[in-house]
Amino acid sequence: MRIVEASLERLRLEMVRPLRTASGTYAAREGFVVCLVDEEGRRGWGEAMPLTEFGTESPEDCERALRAWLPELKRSEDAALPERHPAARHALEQARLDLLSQRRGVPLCQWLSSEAREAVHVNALLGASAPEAVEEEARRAAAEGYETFKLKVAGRSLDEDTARLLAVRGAVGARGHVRIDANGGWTEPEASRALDAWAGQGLELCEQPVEAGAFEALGRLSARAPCPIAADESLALPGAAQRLLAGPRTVGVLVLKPMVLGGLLPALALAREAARQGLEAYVTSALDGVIARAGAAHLAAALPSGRYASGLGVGHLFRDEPDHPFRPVRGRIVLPRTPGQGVA
Ligand SMILES: O=C(O)CCC(=O)C1=CC=C[C@@H](O)[C@@H]1C(=O)O
Ligand SMILES: [Mg+2]
Repeated sequence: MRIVEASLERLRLEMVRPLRTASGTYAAREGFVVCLVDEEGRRGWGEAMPLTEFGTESPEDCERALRAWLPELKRSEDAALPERHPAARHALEQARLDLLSQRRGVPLCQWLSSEAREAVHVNALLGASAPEAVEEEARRAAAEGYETFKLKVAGRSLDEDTARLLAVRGAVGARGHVRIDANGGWTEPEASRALDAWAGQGLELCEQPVEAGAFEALGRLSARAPCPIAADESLALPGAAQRLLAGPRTVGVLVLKPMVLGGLLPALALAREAARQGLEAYVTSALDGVIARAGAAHLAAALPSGRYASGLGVGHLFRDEPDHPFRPVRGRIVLPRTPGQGVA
């Protein structure tokens, strides 16, 4: 099947308020939307939302790669995709998978796996700083039906984070699944102190307690932590998947950001290898737009395990978030059953 049109548009997402994390503060997001039209008039949509702090290419390099590759796809739909530009590769692959699943007449998640689940659980992202504010965020999310809550930690004193964590636990009760994300902001001693101090808090898991390349420290923390350790930023490093999957057990969970991993298929392949090695995996957004989150939701439904909620509850962070079928309802995204991704 031929691609008869290949278009590229800028996408800028203004955030309602800057999102502060231990690895930086996000005030806006800059990316691109790709649309591929085939000779039977189907439209395949893809999004590139670079996350340079996590190791993707810059928006400028992403745009250059997309403008170079779109004509290639018009020459051949099966053209090889850029290997050194993960965000650009994500957009081109996503648009192509949208077309392929439409032609097959199945939702993208079913195209990815015949055992795909119909819905995915989503965690609420708690970004506020003050304990009272994060308690209110958690209370509101619990009232909306969320069962999993993700709290950004590190980058502030242990006492401040402890007050925030206790406020969240107080708001969601003992049954709430509370996960923390340090974004690599602790040293190994700081991570040990925090995880020891919070041993009684029933943490679901801890994302990236120490810097991305500190694989040995991750392994030592995993051996003594009161909860599973999840690798997020580490996965962007060359050879990281091999190191985390083939080497001595370092973490128990992989955080899959399709935007950082270069697409839905590389992320799915990593999840399947992780499952073979006894590791869990879940999908999170790269603080991206609706199209990227749609693809990520289909991927989450197709993962071998749905044990952990996906980090796809970020729409409220953006000023002009449109209404769309991938907005979580009562903490879940029910995948559209239409062929393809289901984004218009
Ligand atoms: O996981 C979520 O709930 C939302 C996504 C999210 O937290 C992140 C997206 C992109 C960069 C980071 O700040 C952060 C993460 O580290 O997981
Ligand atoms: Mg993370």
